[in-house]
This record gives sequence, structure tokens and C-alpha cells, in this order.
Amino acid sequence: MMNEHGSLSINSENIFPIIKKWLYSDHDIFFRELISNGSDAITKLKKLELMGEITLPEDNKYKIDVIVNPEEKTLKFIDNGIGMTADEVKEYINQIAFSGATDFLNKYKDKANEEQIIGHFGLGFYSAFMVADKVTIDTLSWQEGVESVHWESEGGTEFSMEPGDRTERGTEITLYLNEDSYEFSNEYRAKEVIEKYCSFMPVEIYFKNANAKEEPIEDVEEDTEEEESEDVIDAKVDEDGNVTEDEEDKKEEKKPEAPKPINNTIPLWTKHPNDVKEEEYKEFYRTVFHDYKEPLFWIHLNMDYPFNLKGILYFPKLNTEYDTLEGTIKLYSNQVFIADNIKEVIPEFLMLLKGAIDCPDLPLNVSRSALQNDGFVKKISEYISKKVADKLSGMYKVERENYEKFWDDISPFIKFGCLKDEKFREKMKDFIIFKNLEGKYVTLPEYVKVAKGETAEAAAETAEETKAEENTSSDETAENKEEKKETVYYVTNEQQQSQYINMFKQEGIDALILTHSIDQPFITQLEQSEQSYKFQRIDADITDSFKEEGHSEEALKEENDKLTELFRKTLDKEKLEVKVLKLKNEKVSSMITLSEESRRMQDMMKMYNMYGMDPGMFGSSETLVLNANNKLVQYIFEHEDSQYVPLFCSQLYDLALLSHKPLEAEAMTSFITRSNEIMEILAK
Ligand SMILES: Nc1ncnc2c1ncn2[C@@H]1O[C@H](COP(=O)(O)OP(=O)(O)OP(=O)(O)O)[C@@H](O)[C@H]1O
Repeated sequence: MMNEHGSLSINSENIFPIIKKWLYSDHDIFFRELISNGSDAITKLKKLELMGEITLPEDNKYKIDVIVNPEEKTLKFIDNGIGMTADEVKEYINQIAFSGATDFLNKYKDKANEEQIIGHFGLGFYSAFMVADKVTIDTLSWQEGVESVHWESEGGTEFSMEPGDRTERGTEITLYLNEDSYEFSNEYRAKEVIEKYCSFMPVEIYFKNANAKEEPIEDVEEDTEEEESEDVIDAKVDEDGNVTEDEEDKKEEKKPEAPKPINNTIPLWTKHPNDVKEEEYKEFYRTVFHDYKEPLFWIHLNMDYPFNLKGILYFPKLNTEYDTLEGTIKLYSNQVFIADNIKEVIPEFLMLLKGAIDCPDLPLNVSRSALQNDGFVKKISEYISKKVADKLSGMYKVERENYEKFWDDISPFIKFGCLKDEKFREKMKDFIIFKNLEGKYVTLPEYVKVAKGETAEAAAETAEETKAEENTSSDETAENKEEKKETVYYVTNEQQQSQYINMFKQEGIDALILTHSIDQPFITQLEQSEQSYKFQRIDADITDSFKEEGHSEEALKEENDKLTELFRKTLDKEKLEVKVLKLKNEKVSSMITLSEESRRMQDMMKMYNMYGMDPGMFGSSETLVLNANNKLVQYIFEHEDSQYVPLFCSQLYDLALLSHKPLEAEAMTSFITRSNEIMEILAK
């Protein structure tokens, strides 16, 4: 065989079905493509005007008209942009994948700003054939003396071209919809799609239904006149019978309003943060996210270097703990909507927020619905995450009061961010606060200082110093750190654990309130990363502070052995752990403690649905603590043969359980029956 070289040839009949079917995942995207083409054509003309290549009349107003015709099942996209000559139609339209953008940019190199032109691939126009059997183009170029062009194609593979009759500069594209796509000529459907993709397009878009009846001006006037009483009319006519100015003004007002564009050409994110008022941010949030609740606060991203990125991220208000943490980040490129929540650009934890980000530098794929994944995209994502951390830490430092006010709403989000993003965690770790038993917000170092007896104010000051110390002594051995671990007590359910909370308060020991489901994984991560804290739920153990001074377990051995046996037998719980202690508060009779490790293990089993497995397999289960200083416990110890002892034992056990976790149905029933029984005995 001979050696040969040449260009590969593509047969449009074969490639076309592929473009139609596979290129664009959503059929409605043709709206975006054709409107973008109109916008590009206008952007190009604006450039020419700026460069003095063309002078336009003073009243020239750039616009795109979209006209639906539900009766004829057609759609029209009309722009007054650059238009095309016959040669340009041949080059840019008749050749698939040949974009005029590149040509234009080459021609006006250094003068044209590439970023503002949306089209690049030379394929978008053909998306029209996904929904239309026949498409026509009527175009007149801006260049003087050129003829207008009429182009049409049925099916997209063959075309015809002839001189056209368009007399105004610009391009009109008409789509004759196919049967499956008639929905797009419906006014509401079309508007919905345009709003989705083009709400912030830089050129004004006017929408019209060709079949809608125009409201005649006379009607409007007549109607309102009828509503007014004659007296009122008289009052507005002067002595000579002329209508006064007021009345003239009213007539002026009654005229139907001039049509309004359906998009906002200057979205808030394009403005400088200093020029935007608070109300404007809120209004933008309401319109874009249809959220009636006000956002807590927002971050306005505005950068030109090293990449062009603008946007606004809102922290939404969560009303209840059960509100789903689900946000929407809308991604735009040059004010054209790309998609919601693109995970390559938006760090996962930020998807809990609501916002809009416009990044013209995004390496979009052909369909513009997804990204070409590369290092650049990762940098954008990191930048966004850094900006959010900067804003939050700034708030902590400068307006801590506000930070605390928002904390309950923003903390699940921040904690999720710390769990998901190591860099975010590093930046945020010193600005995590916790609500304590008094309802105040403290950092961990502040908590520890207060626990050691310092006042809250002094603690806040010295916490900073400790941070510095910690940094210098980072070469400490792991063993040393282990020894120095600070215990941080916490509450997961204020009602359930109220007995323990009261005991803590009486002893002046503080605890943190950690009620959200994200708190458990969060503190586990904290323990691993910080190494100097050990979290312990307040019902995990009885600390020495609650015990009588000079307390000795040895001295209580007899009580311990006897009561253990008695309770095990009465409750029919062979393995029940019983511990007799002398607690300062003699009112407390019985309590349950469950070691932190066992409880976390049990929680994990519940989370992963590992029911049916024996929780005991991961270590000891609950311990029943009996207070040897309590009268009832003493009575049981001294009167083990009393007929009431079984009743007391069961009741003490249930009461202890109750202040630890909800009773199971069966246990609850017997608790109620037994309580009634006890009252009956008392009544005798
Ligand atoms: N309304 C229009 N006015 C003027 N020129 C147009 C118009 N529509 C299309 N063109 C020309 O046809 C070319 C091809 O358009 P097409 O939509 O297929 O691709 P594109 O916009 O360049 O790129 P992409 O596929 O990324 O959208 C454009 O680059 C432009 O030069």
C-alpha cells in the first residue's frame, strides 16, 4: 500500500444526528444558545462602535426580541447586532463547528475583550434542530452596501440561500417546531426556560406572544373614567372648562407601560460591594431563590486576578433543627446560566449555602452544562472556600456579638465544612464556639480556663496566649499530650440529661451543649486533630467533684457487694454493673453512667443500622450508680428482706434510666403500673 497523508473528512449526514442527540443533554438549551448568539452579535457591534468602526444613531438601543407564536408553533429570535454577510453565513453557519468568535477576536486582537463573547465552539446554532424541523435565518450585516441574506434548512443537513428582504441590521432566526417540541411555543413554558438560562444576560431581552391581543389605549381610559364620580372630575376642570394639569398627568399614567425586558442586565454581583445597599442584597436573594426568610448575611466575591470571579454567597436562615441543609449555588459564565451546584467548582459544604457565582474563565465543555475538569477548576473551588473562611473569621474577630447571634444557624454548616475540607478546618479551627450551660458562647480554650476557675473575661484573654504557647511547644511528645488532655463535658439533650445538668450546675462545673447530629462526628474529629481535648458526655461518669470529700470506694465494699447482688437478683439482670458511691447531694438516689466509648460505639451501631448486635461486645454497658448517702438506698441496704425492696429496686433502676434515655415501651408500662402501686401503698 502507498503511504498517504490527508485530512479526515466528516460527513454531515452522519455527524448531525450525533450533535442533535448527544451534544446537549437538555432540549430547552437551544433558547440559551440562540439568545447567546444574539447577545454575542450585539457585543461584537458594541466593540466596533467603541473602536469607531461604525457610528450608530443616538437612540440606538441594543435588544433581543423573543416572539412565541403558539398558533403557528414557531419561535423567533431577533437581534439588532452585527448581522452576517452571505460569505459569513457560508463560513459560520454552513460549516459546522466553525465559530465566528475566533475570527472576530483574531481580527480585532487586543481591542476586543475575549471574555465577553459567549460562543466558542461553533455548534450552538445547531441545537435549534433538536426542536425544529425547519429553521430560517434572515440577516443583514452592519457593513455598508451588503445584501441581506435568507437561509433555510429542513433537518439541518441541507440548506438553501438566497437574497433576503430584511432591511434592518441584525439577525432573525425562526424555528418551526417539530411535533414533540410544541411546548416551547407556549408562552409560560418559553418564559420559564428563558428565565432559567438568561435572567442575567448582558443584553435586554423582550418577550412577546404573537397571538396575544394588545390592550387598546382607549379602553384603559374609558374604564377608569367610569370609576370616578362626576364631582371628582368637576374638581379637576378649571373655570374655563380646561382639564387641569393633574388630570393630564393622570392620563399620562394610564397609558400602557412600555414593554420591560424580562432579564436583569446588571446582576448585583457585577457591582462593586461598596455600591450595593443591604436591601438590594436581600431583594436579589428573594427574587433569585424565592426564599421568604431573610438571609443571615452574605459574602460578595469580587476578584479580577488571578482569575475573573464574581458572585454572592448567602447564609440562609434555618428555622428549625429539622430544616434540610440544602442550598443552591447557581453558576454563570459571562452572565449566562450554566448549572446549579457544579461540584467541581463549589466545595461540597458550600452547597448548603445559596448564591450565584459568575466565572467567565471556566473551562466549559461544548454543551456548557459541565466543566472540563482541570487544576484550574480546583483553584477556583479553593479560592471560594478560603473567602468564606476569611469572612467568618473576620466576623469572629471584629463583630463577635453578631457571630454569636448567627452561630446556631451557621454552625452545622461550618462543622460540615471542617469535616469535609482540611484547609477550611485549619482556617476555622480557632473560631469555633460552643454554647455552654449558661447559654453563653465560648471557644474550647475559654471553656478550659473557666473550668479551671478563671472568670469568663480573663479566660478569653488568656486563651489567646495559650494558643501561642501551644504553637511553640508543638514538639511535645504524644504521650505528654495524652496526659495533659482536658476533659470537655457536653450535653446532647438538655431535657433528658437535666438531672446531670443540675448536678453540674450545683458544683459549678460547666458543660457544652452539642445537640446537632453533626456534633458527634465533629467532636471526634476535634479530638483527633487537636489531641489536647477529651470530650465526655455529662452522664458518662461520676467525677470526683460530686463525691463526698475523702471518699473511698474501699470503705463501701460491703454496700457495693450486697447491693449489687440484690439489684441483679431483683431486676433479673445477671451482668448489671452496680457502683455504690457517697455523693455530696443526698437527694440523688440512683443514676446511670455509660462510658463515653461504649455510648459512641452504640450510637455508631444505631447510625449504621447494626441493630441486633450485642452492644456489650464493645465493652461494658451501663453502670447503675447508687448513692450511699441517700435515705432510700440506705433503707434497701439495711432491710434487704423487706417486702418493698423489689419495688424500690425496680423503681430506682427505672428512675435512673429515665434521666439517661427514653424508656422502651414495655419498661415504660411497668414503670407506670409500679408508680401507681407505690402510691396505693402510700394511701393505705
Ligand atoms: N444572531 C447571530 N448574529 C450574528 N452572527 C451569528 C448569529 N448566530 C450565529 N452567528 C455566527 O455563527 C457562528 C456559529 O454560531 P454557533 O451558535 O453555531 O456557534 P458559536 O456561538 O460560535 O459557539 P458555541 O457552539 O460555543 O455557541 C457564530 O460564531 C457567529 O459568528
